[in-house]
Amino acid sequence: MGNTTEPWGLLREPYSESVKGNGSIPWSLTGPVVLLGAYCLLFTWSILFDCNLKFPVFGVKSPWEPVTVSYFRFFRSGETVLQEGYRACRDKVFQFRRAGTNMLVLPPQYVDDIRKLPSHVANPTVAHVHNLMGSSTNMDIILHNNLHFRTIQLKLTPNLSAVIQPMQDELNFAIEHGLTKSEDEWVTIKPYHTVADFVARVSARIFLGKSMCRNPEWLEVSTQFTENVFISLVVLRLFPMWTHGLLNWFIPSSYKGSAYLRKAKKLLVPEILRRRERNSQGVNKPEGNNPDFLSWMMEIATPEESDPITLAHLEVVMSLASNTSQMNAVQVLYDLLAYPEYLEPIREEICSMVNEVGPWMSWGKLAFSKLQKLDSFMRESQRFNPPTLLSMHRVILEEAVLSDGLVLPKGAHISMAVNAIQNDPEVTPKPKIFDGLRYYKLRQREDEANFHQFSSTQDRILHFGYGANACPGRFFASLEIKIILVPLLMDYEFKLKHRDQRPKNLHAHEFIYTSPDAEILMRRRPASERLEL
Ligand code: HEM
Repeated sequence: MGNTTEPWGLLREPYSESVKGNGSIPWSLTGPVVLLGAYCLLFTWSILFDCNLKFPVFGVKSPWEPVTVSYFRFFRSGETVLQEGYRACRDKVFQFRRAGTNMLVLPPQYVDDIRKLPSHVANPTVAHVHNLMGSSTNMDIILHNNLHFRTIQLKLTPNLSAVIQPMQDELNFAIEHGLTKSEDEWVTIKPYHTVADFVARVSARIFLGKSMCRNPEWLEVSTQFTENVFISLVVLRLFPMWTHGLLNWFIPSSYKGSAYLRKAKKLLVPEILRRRERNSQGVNKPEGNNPDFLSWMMEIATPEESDPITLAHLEVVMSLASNTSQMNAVQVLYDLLAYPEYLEPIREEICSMVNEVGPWMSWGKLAFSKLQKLDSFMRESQRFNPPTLLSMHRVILEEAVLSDGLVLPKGAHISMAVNAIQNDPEVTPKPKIFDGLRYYKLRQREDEANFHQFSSTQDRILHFGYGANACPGRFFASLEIKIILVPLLMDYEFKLKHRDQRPKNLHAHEFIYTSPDAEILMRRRPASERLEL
């Protein structure tokens, strides 16, 4: 296979030689020559001003190739581009082309430097909005409002114990109504959709409370908005930013996404006003005795943040954020099918937790944190199938000088190749081997029992970022994935539809998705083997 990602920044000299000629140009060729000249000017502009020539470029075959070709190459072979860049540069910065930016990929020795840079210098939110093509996908609201982030940190995470039982309750409802009851007949399911439905329902129970969480319109909004945003951003990233305003008119997912957002506002604004009215009458006790994310947001919002339309919009942002949990849960399920030898140890661990703590519905946070084998398997599964190959995204708002003198220019979009870093043998020994208990074993070492967890961030394991800006929802995500997986693994058997073939992932840009159409088989386990509720 040819090297698609030759680092032309390293080989600049040949391209800097000027081509000389002294013949006159016939008139008939004027048109093409002018066009060629315009083309050259356009891409000379892109080379000289768009790229920082200090750093080698990967994923570009020639400096004269149209930017959309480079965008398309990263869309098709992002993993190869990043692997080749990481291998060739190791402890140096490299870059690749992506719509609207030439992304600088920093090596991991700068993790701490980046962690320490304040947001007015290296901004994660501007980078997320850029990644999500926020001005075209309605995700730019997070530029002006971080109420959802604060609510996760100040309310959701400290109250995880309080959300366990409602989540379990909602999952029981979803399983009861959505999965087969047959112990004999194998039934085909599409895990992407089944798990998406479970995550939507369980999340909605916590994000909106019992009164709204089974509303079919909301459940549709919460899954479909996310899906359409991802379709839009995958498409838009193939084209230069200046075309996006126009393209938005022609991409169905763009106006579908906006329509779902309008629907969400129509559903939630009356609910917010109803709650506000209730509070003004002095009724502060949460309905159903369980507080939910919406009431927490309303409680801590500043007057400027309290606009019901904004609160509704942030609820939609939350359902998009929790979509990553769905991807992770499906990947774990597929990995358990690909490596079935881990299923029994994990089931035994769950049974011993029932013996120790009691039936499933009485479990608290501690019981979930003691599922170390399941947790380890989830982390290993994430190592093989991360939702994204890049993390630690920042947009540099003011020129920054790192500890060794490296200058990050104003306007640069930086990130780290999370997967290449974690799978470096210096970070993960024998990285090609799937060892579901890898992190479980590490936790048995002295003083390391609390490290190496699915939700732990480490300076070389960056799936959730690192430092103050790391994903605030990771503790909730870890809990939610376990709450969904434990009953599934205990109450059902699964098998691959096509023998020995783990459903293939889909790759687009730096993202890895599970295929929506992949199918597996399931049937219910006998009552004696099921989870004691
Ligand atoms: C396995 C699932 C998840 C993964 C892998 C993940 C990963 C990430 C990553 C890499 C970031 C960027 C961190 C940085 O800037 O360095 C992030 C940010 C964030 N995540 Fe997660 N996440 C997950 C689940 C969740 C869930 C369930 C929630 C909500 C409860 C959530 C809410 C957020 C929010 C609010 C941000 C910040 C975005 C902003 O700037 O507004 N995440 N996540």
